[in-house]
Amino acid sequence: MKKIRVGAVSYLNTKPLLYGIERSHNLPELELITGYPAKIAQQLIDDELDMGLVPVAIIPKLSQYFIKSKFCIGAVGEVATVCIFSEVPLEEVTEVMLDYQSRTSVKLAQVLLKKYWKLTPAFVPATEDFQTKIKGTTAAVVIGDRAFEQAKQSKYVYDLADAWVAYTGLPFVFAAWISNKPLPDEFWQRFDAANAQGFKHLNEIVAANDSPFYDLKTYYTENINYLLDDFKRKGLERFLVEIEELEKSPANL
Ligand SMILES: C=C(O[C@@H]1C=C(C(=O)O)C=C[C@H]1O)C(=O)O
Repeated sequence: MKKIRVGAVSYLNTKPLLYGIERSHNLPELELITGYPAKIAQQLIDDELDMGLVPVAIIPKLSQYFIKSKFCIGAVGEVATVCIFSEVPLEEVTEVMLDYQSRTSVKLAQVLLKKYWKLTPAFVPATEDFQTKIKGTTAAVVIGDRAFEQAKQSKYVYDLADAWVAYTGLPFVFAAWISNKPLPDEFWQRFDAANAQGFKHLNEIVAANDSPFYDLKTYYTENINYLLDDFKRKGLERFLVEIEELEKSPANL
């Protein structure tokens, strides 16, 4: 049987989606590979994966793409784990470090700083350990589980999903199940049925995962919004337009 190589983000926010996929007896051809978002994204671009829960910002880098699942990593308000963290108010920030694990949120931060906050800090690609460098007027975009702890340490926290909703009136999609080749409809159906399983076991998932800095039940039910409905697709289309515009007049990178 030909394997379908599926990549997924290794953060806590994907646990509800992966619960059923990891336990399913109905997806024998699926091979699951996990990693941080930028890594999974590159593997999909390089055709080392057939499908993945990848940052939507890489869509322009794919020669063809298909989004047939109704699940995603989205938000309709505060997401909690995608923020700009700073020691000073945003207006005083001179430099923003961009999380190396991210592809979507680092673009979202650039869109919002320019168009919503109308600020022009310099952007610096970050490498590992960049969180220790959030000091003075140097801020950072931090995503994923590491953002929970950072929120306890930083004086100023700007939630980027919340700002996107304020800017556009639309929800936001960080990552979606995207394939780089057509896959059978009946595979997507079995795949979505497996994705749905975890939502019947949220208490079990919360109990099985350590999260000392944030209540995971709140995270799974109030912050992350997993349904890729038409309204979210609208938010996604708008974001793709925004990043295309950004490419035309690049920020201060
Ligand atoms: C909400 C989040 O969304 C993530 C943000 C991503 C990005 O910025 O590229 C990619 C995948 C998502 O898992 C998060 O991880 O905190």
